[in-house]
Amino acid sequence: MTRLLEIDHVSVGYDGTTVVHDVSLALNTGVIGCLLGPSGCGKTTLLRTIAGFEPASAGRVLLDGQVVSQAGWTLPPERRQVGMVFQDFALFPHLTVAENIAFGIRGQSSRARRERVTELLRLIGLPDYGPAYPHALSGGQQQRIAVARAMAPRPRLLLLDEPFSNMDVELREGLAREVRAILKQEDITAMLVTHDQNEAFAFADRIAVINAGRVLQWDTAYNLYHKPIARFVADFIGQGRMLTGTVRNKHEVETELGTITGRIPETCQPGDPVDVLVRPDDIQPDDSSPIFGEVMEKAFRGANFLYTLRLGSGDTVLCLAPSHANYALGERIPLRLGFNHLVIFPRQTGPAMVS
Ligand SMILES: Nc1ncnc2c1ncn2[C@@H]1O[C@H](COP(=O)(O)OP(=O)(O)OP(=O)(O)O)[C@@H](O)[C@H]1O
Repeated sequence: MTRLLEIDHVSVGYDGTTVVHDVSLALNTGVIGCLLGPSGCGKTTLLRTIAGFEPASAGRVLLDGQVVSQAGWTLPPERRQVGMVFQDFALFPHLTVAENIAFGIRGQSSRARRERVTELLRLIGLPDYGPAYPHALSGGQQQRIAVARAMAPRPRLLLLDEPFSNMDVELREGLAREVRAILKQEDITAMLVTHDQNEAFAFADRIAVINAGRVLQWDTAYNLYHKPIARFVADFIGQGRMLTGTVRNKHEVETELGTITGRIPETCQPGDPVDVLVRPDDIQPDDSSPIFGEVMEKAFRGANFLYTLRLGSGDTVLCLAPSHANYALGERIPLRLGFNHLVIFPRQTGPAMVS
């Protein structure tokens, strides 16, 4: 695998205000990346910088080892061989589906265009829709056509800016998975922008969690969930609560749910107060346990229950229990802590809550 995109200490600003700070990350050929973060964190600005629509105020963007942006110089978007897919599809309503897809390859022979359109229609699962007009298609079908149109010229990189956010929530994840499969079949390298972590998890191989213009972690979905390296990442990804703990030694933290074993950061000393990240799937009801939590809230989700439980100290934890484990509000549940990874952060004053 070769390195296709390299973002090297890039900063970007508007009118002298920096909104993307010193970002470095790289994408190998065929890998799908994602810029994930809350509204206003700078993800669209970074994507537009990769596309060549915004200039970098510091650092460099490289495509295939070639500098395409650096302070004071920007290769125009049309010379980057980069495709874009937007939130609003931007299909031409007066052109048929086939004509829309062929739009980006106008310079090719009519036979080559026809073959590429046929190939892409098959790839997106709409082989018979060439003569149809966009208005006759569903939102999901239109978005797949927008992806096919962007893929037609075989861009070296495909950039997707919130492409699923106009869809119903229940369709989004499925469409993200479908489009991912389409890109993987053609070995396309892509970068998605989204604020929706389910979409990011369904779509991307690697995800950059961004806050206030800085990339806090560039990692797999699994590691972001199980091994967040920053408190913001722990808060933003998945659900959970921070449990009060005290470092006992290099391997153990004492909490009211018992002693937890794992790797303690070098910076933590015995006796230090810490917050321990506890995910809902780390806590299981266990009749043999002497530790109890009181049910404060419960949400039935079909396959399971999500309980919010108050411990003796007043700290709360979430507990994902099987769907037959039906406890009443106010009931005291015996609990067991079953950890895979110990994630701790130096104690922070104020509410220790994760989404
Ligand atoms: N053209 C512009 N001129 C001035 N400021 C801008 C411009 N575009 C974006 N900004 C500001 O830059 C910051 C980052 O915006 P950006 O659109 O990159 O964030 P985002 O993470 O994509 O947010 P959203 O998910 O809401 O689109 C915000 O404070 C925004 O107000």
